[in-house]
Amino acid sequence: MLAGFPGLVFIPNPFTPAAQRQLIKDCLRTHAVPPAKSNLDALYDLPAQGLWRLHEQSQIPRKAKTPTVPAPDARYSAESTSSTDTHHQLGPPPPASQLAANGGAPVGQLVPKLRWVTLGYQYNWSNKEYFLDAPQPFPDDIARLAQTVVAAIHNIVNGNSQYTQYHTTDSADKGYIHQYSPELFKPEAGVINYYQARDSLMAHVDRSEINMTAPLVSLSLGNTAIFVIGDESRDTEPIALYLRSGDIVCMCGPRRKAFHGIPRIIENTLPDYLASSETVLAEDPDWSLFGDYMQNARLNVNVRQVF
Ligand SMILES: O=C(O)CCC(=O)C(=O)O
Ligand SMILES: [Fe+2]
Repeated sequence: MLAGFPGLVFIPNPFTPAAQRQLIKDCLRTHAVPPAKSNLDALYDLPAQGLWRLHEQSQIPRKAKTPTVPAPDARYSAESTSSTDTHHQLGPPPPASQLAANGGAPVGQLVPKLRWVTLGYQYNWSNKEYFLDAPQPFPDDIARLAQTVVAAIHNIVNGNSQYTQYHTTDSADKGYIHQYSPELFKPEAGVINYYQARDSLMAHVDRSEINMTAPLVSLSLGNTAIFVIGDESRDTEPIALYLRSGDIVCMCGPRRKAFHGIPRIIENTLPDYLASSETVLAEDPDWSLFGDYMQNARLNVNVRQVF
């Protein structure tokens, strides 16, 4: 737990490179699939198999060293240009109008536009409420991971030293012991955030969950992010942390209601073991397209209990 920030637990990357690659594959190929909602739903009619599988299929000619010809079904017409999500700040503006004028978007151009996918209880970004009636199943792998993390941090203590400068307005939080019983933790809603280098996420508090005492577990993959987190008040000066690939942050107790955000994803910070290099491909022949995508990307898996 970070001294002076009761409830902020930082776990430096505990994963092997192969485990990180598997998580990234799952986030792109398995979890970003309807009926899970994504930011692209407002603009495009996405295929049942998900964008990534279509991207893989549309790349087969390229691998055979013939000119790139997008598969006939690899094009999408823009349905609407409206989006209610003001939370995420995309680097370049969405090119929906150009793509529509072209008669559709080649799938390879859409993949970097994927910004979020929701898991379990689906989230309505316009009114910041969950759709409580029709949850999707929560993926087992991510659920198990979050549960393991919550079990591992049970009883963790915030050191109460006279030298620590506390970022809390409540003296009761000093020496905070995190005690959310792991058996009570239920991963019910998740967001996978897909960032491109230089993207940001505005400062916010995740307060849509009915249960605000369960810890929130957040996993970083790919390029490094700058993460800032303060207190319940916007006036408290935040601290900034680098979140590198594999790092886990838990926001527990008083920190669950803290303002936090991502001012920047730092370009060219992808670890070598996630690049599309000969060394990695020798170990993981399936990695080529994932490595190309990750060159400029960061994924964040954000797991919450709703009730
Ligand atoms: O990308 C991150 O590390 C944070 C994401 C986040 O705060 C959120 O999805 O609510
Ligand atoms: Fe958040």
